Amino acid sequence: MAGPKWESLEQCLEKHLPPADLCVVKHLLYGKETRKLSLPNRAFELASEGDFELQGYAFEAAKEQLRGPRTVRVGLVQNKIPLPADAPVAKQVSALHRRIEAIAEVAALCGVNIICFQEAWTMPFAFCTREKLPWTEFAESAEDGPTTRFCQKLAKKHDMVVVSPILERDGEHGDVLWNTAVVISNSGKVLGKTRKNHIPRVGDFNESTYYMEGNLGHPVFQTQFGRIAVNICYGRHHPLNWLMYSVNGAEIIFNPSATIGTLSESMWPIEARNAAIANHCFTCAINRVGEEYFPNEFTSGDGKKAHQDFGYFYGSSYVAAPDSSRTPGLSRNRDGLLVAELNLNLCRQVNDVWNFKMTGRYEMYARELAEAVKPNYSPNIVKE
Ligand SMILES: NC(=O)NCCC(=O)O
Repeated sequence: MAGPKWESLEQCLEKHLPPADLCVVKHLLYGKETRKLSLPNRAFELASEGDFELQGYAFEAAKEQLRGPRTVRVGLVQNKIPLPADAPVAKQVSALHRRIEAIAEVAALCGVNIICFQEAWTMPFAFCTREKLPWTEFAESAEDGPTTRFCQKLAKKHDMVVVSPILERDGEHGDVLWNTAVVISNSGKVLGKTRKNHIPRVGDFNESTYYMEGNLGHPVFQTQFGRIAVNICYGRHHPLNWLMYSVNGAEIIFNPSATIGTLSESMWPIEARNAAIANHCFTCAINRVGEEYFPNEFTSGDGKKAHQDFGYFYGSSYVAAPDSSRTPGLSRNRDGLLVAELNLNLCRQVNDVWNFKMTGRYEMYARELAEAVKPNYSPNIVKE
């Protein structure tokens, strides 16, 4: 596994490959090259002062006669926790608000229309500990908690849709916890929320102590800038989860995540990219950065010695398009903002060429799956 110091696959390729090979390798790994976006100098200055990376790319679509280009700029934010995990809860939340406020300011300068933060962005990823206090104190109301109110201000100030993945406490319904993304319109109104549909039980990622699988299905949010959905972290391993957002009309699916190198880094470049291809949509994969240490040791029933850290969150956030192209990833070890300009017309254009929706045979799968989930189902295995 690459260590934290290893910057990125892109940097490594650029350093070691001769230009002609680099061109072919990049085409194979990233598809058609994405154009570099010209972003304001002031944005780069602020990013450098704030010690975070800023990259910008544009995905093109063919010109159409009847539809104008439907361009939207998305901003993906990846970050470390600025304070140690054992700092007081309120101080941590406030430090994260300040950090994100500064990055959102730069996103606004870059013309971002929709910004998405990483999974459970207001807290350390403490679910590995299986302890309740103080971690459950990071939970907030999705409708009017302090973080939602903070994001509403951001949304209004910058005329930006904000996707804010938090640990939710649903005070109206038994005070239970959920892993939730709140979608705030650029008007500042809460458009709605969506919940993590698949809860991991793998190694230290055992979140089932805290919340159940989401019960809100696969909502798609109609925003002024396009139809968006949020497939939270572990849901990216489930192709049917992506599919259902697409069936409901999503043009952009965000995948706010928290995942570590030893577990998933070889899957990371493939899964969201494949989902963009299979569903004729854009996908935005976002991962947190750095190491997080917890006050008490924990084990996770996987034979590892008791430990206090999770491993290395490797960043590498990227955007993938329906035509199999993708942006380079952000750094593996720095906070960053990735700005991508998408022309949503590309979704239908690729659909018309590859016809995955038309050739999908959903009715056949629906029928067969309806049978397969019955307890007395016999798998259709043909034997001699
Ligand atoms: N946050 C989360 O669901 N992580 C699970 C591990 C992974 O999906 O790579």
